[in-house]
Amino acid sequence: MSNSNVTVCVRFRPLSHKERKANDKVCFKKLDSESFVFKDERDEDVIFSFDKVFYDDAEQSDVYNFLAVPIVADAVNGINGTIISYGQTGAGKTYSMEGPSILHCNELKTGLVQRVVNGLFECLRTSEDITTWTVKLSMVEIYLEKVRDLLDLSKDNLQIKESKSQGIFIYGATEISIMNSSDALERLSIISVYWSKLQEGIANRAVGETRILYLPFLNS
Ligand SMILES: Nc1ncnc2c1ncn2[C@@H]1O[C@H](COP(=O)(O)OP(=O)(O)OP(=O)(O)O)[C@@H](O)[C@H]1O
Repeated sequence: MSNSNVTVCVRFRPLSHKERKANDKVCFKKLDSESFVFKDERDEDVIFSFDKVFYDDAEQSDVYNFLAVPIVADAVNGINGTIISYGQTGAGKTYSMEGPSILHCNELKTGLVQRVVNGLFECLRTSEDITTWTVKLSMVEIYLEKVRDLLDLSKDNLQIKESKSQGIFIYGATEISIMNSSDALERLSIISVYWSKLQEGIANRAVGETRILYLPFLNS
């Protein structure tokens, strides 16, 4: 992996049933775990290289382990992190982030969002250095050029601001706060509150093409 603060990966999804039926072909050839060959419009081979290429047999856990585990570990140590999924419609962004369904999903197919939430609380639980912490969740969506609060639909035009202490932030976005707890059972119920809020926010997404931001903040 490069020494850059930014890690860029590509993920190919398997052909869909419809694509297979239409006898669609893939236009790339695997080289290795970091590069593939793509045939351009003149039928010439072009090599593309990334920090990692996930081919269509990659598991959700492979993506989480490579991409997200370092970000979760950094977050617990006070370093900001972001995961962005980008691609044309139908490319597999939602699948990578949420799995086939955020509500009902087997462990193998669980997406990045659920894995990051679990990983974050697990890191906090096992950390020897962190005694007090607060995790805050906000969920917003940019839809028709407006920032909508997915945890309070009455806030449908939030403003993006910048301050010296916080940097860039979304003014007035709802924050669900979860404080540290040493009690294991209490912690489990805290995580389930967090989880139900995440599901509520996802259910509030506008229909159609959307861009969503999950904003878990961590103060420790
Ligand atoms: N890695 C994968 N393995 C199996 N199926 C996948 C994979 N990635 C995507 N799919 C399937 O491909 C289809 C399109 O994926 P998805 O809905 O995630 O695309 P998207 O990029 O979020 O599209 P949009 O921008 O239109 O919301 C879905 O049926 C999804 O289940």
